[in-house]
Amino acid sequence: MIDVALEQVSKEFGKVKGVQNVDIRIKPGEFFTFLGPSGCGKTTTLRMIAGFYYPSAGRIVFGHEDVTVLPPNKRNTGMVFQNYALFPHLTVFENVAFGLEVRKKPKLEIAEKVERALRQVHLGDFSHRRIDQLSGGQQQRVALARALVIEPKILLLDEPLSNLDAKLREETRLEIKRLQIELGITTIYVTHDQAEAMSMSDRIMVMHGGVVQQIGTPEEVYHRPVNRFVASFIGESNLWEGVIEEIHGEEIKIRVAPGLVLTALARNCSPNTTLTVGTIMTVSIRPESVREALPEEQLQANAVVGKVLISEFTGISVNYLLQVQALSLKAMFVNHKTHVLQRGGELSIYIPKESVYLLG
Ligand SMILES: Nc1ncnc2c1ncn2[C@@H]1O[C@H](COP(=O)(O)OP(=O)(O)OP(=O)(O)O)[C@@H](O)[C@H]1O
Repeated sequence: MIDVALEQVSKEFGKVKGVQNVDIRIKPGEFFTFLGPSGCGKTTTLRMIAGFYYPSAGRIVFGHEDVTVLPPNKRNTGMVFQNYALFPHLTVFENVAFGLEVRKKPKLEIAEKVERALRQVHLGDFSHRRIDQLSGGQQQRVALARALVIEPKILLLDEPLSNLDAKLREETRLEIKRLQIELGITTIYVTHDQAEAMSMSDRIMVMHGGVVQQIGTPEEVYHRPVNRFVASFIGESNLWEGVIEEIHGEEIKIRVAPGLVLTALARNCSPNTTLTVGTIMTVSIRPESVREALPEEQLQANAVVGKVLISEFTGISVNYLLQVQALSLKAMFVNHKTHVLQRGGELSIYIPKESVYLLG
């Protein structure tokens, strides 16, 4: 197991700043994900780790070895691409064996290693099939076997699931995670899909416009986003503007509409934020933290009446888009027992003050 460090790494393409000052230390055996929308610089960062691009500035270090300008074939990384990049007319065996043949390994060793890699991805019986006779999910597993067969120190995956349908994507992400834990291999994963990132990663680096926004565990980036971008990109969030009206010790009163003042707790705010009366903040409320108010809760802080604009029953939950005064509020109720309200219905809700998060 090996660690990977990026020290103040930047990449410019002419005038375009692809990636700026990425500074991370990925731990040995860690599953680390680069997450962000299209164009945020995640693929560029991965390509610099693989050696397909060299940084314009900064250093890349694997263990104790500076690999910043080492060619890809000298880095001992295995890579899986979005489009798999397999040879369609060759068999599964030939595709997986390719990297070992290039390295001029003996035939017997190649056969053994290919068989093992195919067993690892549960394709032991498919070695003689041609790639164009496989399903998308099976092709994806061949690509994974081909990356693993060279016994890389680091596994790099660039949107490996984006060509699969939703159900297969979910199954395959569990498969990749299982294999990664089994092999204990340091893994760097690129995706724009926050659910994928949340479910698979030990830590996530959220990127936007070539700049790292936050690095943290799934829980940290979800519950303690550092800014509005992270709060809106990870999971769903209601984001309201508000102005701080009062501060009483730990309790903050923030006005979000002419007739609505919410209570929040000072500890639930983004880092390096100064809370002062008169400051405009963004208030973030997760839909699942909204509660139906019991009769005795209807007069307490953060209790409001919402009018149903849209209701949606998903089986697991009932989701409402509510109108609260002039604001709209997404609310999600899991294990909902009572009947689902339709458009125009009124619902007493309350937002626990612990669930009101302030972004500076
Ligand atoms: N070879 C290149 N030449 C010029 N500009 C590039 C090149 N590769 C990437 N860029 C630019 O660098 C920025 C980051 O691109 P990158 O491909 O890393 O983003 P990404 O987050 O991986 O996006 P996607 O999910 O669409 O692949 C973008 O503005 C992109 O246009």
